[in-house]
Amino acid sequence: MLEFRQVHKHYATPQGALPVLSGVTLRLAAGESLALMGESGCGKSTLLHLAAGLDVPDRGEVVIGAQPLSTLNDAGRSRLRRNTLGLVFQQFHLVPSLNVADNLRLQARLAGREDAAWSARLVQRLGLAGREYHYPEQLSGGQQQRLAIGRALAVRPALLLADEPTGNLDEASADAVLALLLALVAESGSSLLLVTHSARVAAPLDRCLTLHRGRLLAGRSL
Ligand SMILES: Nc1ncnc2c1ncn2[C@@H]1O[C@H](COP(=O)(O)OP(=O)(O)OP(=O)(O)O)[C@@H](O)[C@H]1O
Repeated sequence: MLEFRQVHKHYATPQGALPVLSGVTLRLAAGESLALMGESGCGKSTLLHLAAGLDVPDRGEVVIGAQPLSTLNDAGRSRLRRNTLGLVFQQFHLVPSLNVADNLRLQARLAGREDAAWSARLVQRLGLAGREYHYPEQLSGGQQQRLAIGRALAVRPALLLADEPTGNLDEASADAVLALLLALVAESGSSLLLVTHSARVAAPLDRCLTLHRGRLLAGRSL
């Protein structure tokens, strides 16, 4: 579902080139879940942005499904993101002027892929039934993140990319939100790439890799 082939990425800084990814190779199968760990600043978000086609590698190839991203222009990458990917971040990125129901529909509408039955099921599963006409500011942090997860899964994306999705929540809310995320990912048949600092968050996923000095190592520890 997702493949990185010898991906290299650096940033230009006033102090010179900062290498971040130095030949990253990765395969994520359909329906598989993978945790990506590593110390702060090692390049986890950079890798996730490349997977989402929000940035492009210096060298190497990122492939989603059977589509090498280098063959797409900006518009093509946006289309692929809308139709194939769900994105969840630590900041919920909900639209404050839209109510729960409209936030939930947003991505599916943009993709032209609304599924009323799945949306209704999502509202129930997210524990937001009866809250459809509330606005994000009227929800707790955990409820807002559940809504952000629901919005990302409304199109049943082939691949969900999550960057510290429980990083802003207390431990009890984080556990509940993670359990819900994993259950919904399984229900929608999506693959999952999840960035986390927390071994506790990584534990229930199928596999874990650690990014260290620009390369991926198997397992949770260095
Ligand atoms: N646009 C940029 N320009 C220059 N340097 C950048 C840029 N974006 C990120 N970096 C640097 O690249 C390195 C990797 O950043 P990245 O955000 O991918 O790390 P991370 O592992 O996600 O960190 P954290 O766990 O703290 O969120 C860091 O040293 C960061 O300072």
